[in-house]
Amino acid sequence: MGLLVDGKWTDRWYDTKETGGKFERAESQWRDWITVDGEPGPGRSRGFKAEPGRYHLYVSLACPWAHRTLIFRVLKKLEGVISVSVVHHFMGKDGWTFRKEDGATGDTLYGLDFLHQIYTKADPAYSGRVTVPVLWDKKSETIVNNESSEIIRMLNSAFDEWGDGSLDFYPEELRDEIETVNALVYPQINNGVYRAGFATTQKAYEEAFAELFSALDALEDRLSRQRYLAGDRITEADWRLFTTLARFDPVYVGHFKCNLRRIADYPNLSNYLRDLFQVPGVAATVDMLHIKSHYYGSHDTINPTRIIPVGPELDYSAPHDRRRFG
Ligand SMILES: N[C@@H](CCC(=O)N[C@@H](CS)C(=O)NCC(=O)O)C(=O)O
Repeated sequence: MGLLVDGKWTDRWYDTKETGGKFERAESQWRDWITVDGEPGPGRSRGFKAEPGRYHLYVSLACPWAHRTLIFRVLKKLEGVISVSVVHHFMGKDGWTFRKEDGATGDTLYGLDFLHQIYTKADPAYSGRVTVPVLWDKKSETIVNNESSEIIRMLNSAFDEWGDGSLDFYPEELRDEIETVNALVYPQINNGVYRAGFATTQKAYEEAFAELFSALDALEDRLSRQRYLAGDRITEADWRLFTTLARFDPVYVGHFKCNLRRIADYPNLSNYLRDLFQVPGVAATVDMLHIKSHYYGSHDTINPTRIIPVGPELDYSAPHDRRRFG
């Protein structure tokens, strides 16, 4: 685990000393937009035009943030439009690597060894974390964006000429509701599990833990009344929650000590998780080998033996009861 400082790779774990043991996620730094007409996104100067074959995603199958982008790519039928490289699941002193093993593809564009070389290819003086997902422009050989919440918005609408334009996960009329849900799910659940797991004081851990389970309880209640988070259709809010839920029982309960309840103990959340998993195309994006190997294998401050638990037994393909909402 490390980061780039003025373009130089430096092996360093997250610093929680300054923040009273709290894990604070750094803001993603590449924030440009791909648009239908190639005009820059709001407040941006660089424009990127949607074109088939021009863009590439660097992802980890372990990472919940990258997983969102893979789900959008599949559901929007963009597999032939946007290419993908999958990093190896182990993130050690070199950060994410392109070791080709266990289904990792290597760097299919340049044959590089490390993801940090992609960041310095885009900016030789870059300082910051080297994270997935990365949305790469093959034409100008640069990073367009490395913030998953923005990448999924682009995949949702910019490539409709070549993908499935009939599917909209961010419909105008549900945007307020989606934003309201996201404002709970991101800090308390998606990032909440990391805030619990990477905390280095009891207090910081307990704060994150309490917020996490109060948010899960609230969603359990919401999902007792409606099939999906924003009502009767699947939206972005559901896919953003899904990638955390799918990792919860196999990883976050044990590895990140999020163990008040399992998702399996919540009747609505567990049925809802299976409902989303069974949407055609989604199951193939969930890779338990990468997920479990990455977390248990890479975070040696949390799990120094790197032993990967064998359980729990999981079957996200089992029947669910969500059709009761029609
Ligand atoms: N806000 C970013 C977060 C991405 C992120 O933190 N990804 C993790 C993997 S799950 C990563 O690459 N971490 C490497 C690091 O922090 O050095 C997003 O949503 O895209």
